[in-house]
Amino acid sequence: MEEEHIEAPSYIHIESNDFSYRRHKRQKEEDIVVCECQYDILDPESPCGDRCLNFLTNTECTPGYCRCGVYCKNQRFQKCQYARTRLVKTEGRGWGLVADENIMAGQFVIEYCGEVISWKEAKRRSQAYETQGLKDAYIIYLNTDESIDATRKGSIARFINHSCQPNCETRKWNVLGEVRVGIFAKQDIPYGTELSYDYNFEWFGGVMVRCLCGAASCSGFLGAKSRGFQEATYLWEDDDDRFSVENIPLYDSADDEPTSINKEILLGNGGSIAQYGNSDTVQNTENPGTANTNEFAPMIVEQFAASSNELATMTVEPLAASSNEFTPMTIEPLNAIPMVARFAENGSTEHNAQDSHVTLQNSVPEAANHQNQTESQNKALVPVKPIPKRRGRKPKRVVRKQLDIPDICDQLVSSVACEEILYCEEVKNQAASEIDALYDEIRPAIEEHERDSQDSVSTSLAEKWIEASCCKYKADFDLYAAIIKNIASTPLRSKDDVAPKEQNGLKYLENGS
Ligand SMILES: C[S@@+](CC[C@H](N)C(=O)[O-])C[C@H]1O[C@@H](n2cnc3c(N)ncnc32)[C@H](O)[C@@H]1O
Repeated sequence: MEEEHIEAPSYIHIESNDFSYRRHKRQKEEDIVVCECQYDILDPESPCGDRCLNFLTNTECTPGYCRCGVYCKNQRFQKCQYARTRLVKTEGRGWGLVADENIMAGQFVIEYCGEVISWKEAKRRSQAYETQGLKDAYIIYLNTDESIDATRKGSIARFINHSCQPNCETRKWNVLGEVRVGIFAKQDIPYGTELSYDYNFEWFGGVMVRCLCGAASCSGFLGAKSRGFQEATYLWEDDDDRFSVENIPLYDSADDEPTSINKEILLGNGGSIAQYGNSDTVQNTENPGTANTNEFAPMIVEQFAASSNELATMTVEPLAASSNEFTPMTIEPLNAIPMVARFAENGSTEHNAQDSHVTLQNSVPEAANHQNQTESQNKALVPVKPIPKRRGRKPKRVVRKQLDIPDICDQLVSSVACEEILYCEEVKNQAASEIDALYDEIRPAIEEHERDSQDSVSTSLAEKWIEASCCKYKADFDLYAAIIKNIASTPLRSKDDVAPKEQNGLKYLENGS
């Protein structure tokens, strides 16, 4: 980091937020909370230190109401009690702010001031700035509805750079009825150290910037966890290049030209984008030569008696979702009739770990051995775009494979068996829609919670989310259990009854040993 006397960037310096988009709130008298503190000359902690009830709830005391009067220490935003900092030119990351004194852990460093604008306006401005060629982004998140834009007007906090392993953090404080964002030291920061915080969710769909923080845990991009970033980057639709990350302009903050995306960085350490071969067979480049079995292998369900005398009988418990209609049953061994269940490709919304088909696949004995069984089986799969592994984020929406339920039912003789599977599929779809709807409702709260490490997800929402997740897991499980049970325990159509279907000239269903 070099300290140069280069012309400072131009912006309008302000020491408190600018409200042009809406009026500044006026604190009502009934909303003023008065703490219990009383100034005691012998106790330096007495005037509104860390035992002050207002301080403990991230609320500043209101002048004229606090009994400690001028001694009140809980008016740091109002009195601009900042740490000493100075501006420097960094290598590759533009301007940055360094500590111009030793800063203690927990200390208020500076307020992030700018124009208070709506979230929608933030998104609009962010895109406009990109169009204008502004590559440095200064918009940060204030709450679920509003943001602070320090692009044109701001405090010196606008120069604090991002780090994936930062020495500062943002915290929200209630000051005279308004929420304000402060930068606080997470640890002791020695004189001369560059200040940084994690931009976390601060990305509104504008320019993507490669992170140069140098931390071992670097997530590769600025704002990689943001709502805007995830919406813009993680939509994967087959055959639609608009949604391909390759087409998103990417800036290195060191240079001005957008470059094509660096796939290695996108994937983080150890990850790599799978290569498409001529046959569209997906290869796992971490272990060249092996198929990426978790994501692309067919699910193979064998009759239980196919290769083992030990599995002579098996009791399947009734499915709770449909327990009134389907009674428990004992499965008798049948002749071996290997069956490859075909996956159809379908876009679906995915939250957290809902890959129960993968779990199931891994739990089916012999399944792994069959995954590369024949080329024709591999080719029976519709090729899908690989989902790159990226650290520290969960994909919102990905293209994934689904079982082709009507196809499975086609193979079953018993109409009761089909009904059970179709019923379970319907329950599963309902559970999926419910969790999708709920996710949109809960997402702002989750983001606020994750961003500020504050407890802003309401208990009732969290409970609803947990309940919906459990329903979804259960519905997934019930569907797969119903498929296994019915394939294993009810007769399948004979080879002669089923005209072999072909796809790409290849059979995907083979009956008979
Ligand atoms: C809030 S500004 C920080 C001050 C900025 N460096 C400047 O010169 O005005 C955020 C911008 O700084 C750059 N930046 C901040 N942290 C960075 C990092 N870790 N790696 C690369 N660029 C960074 C990016 O261009 C980002 O959009």
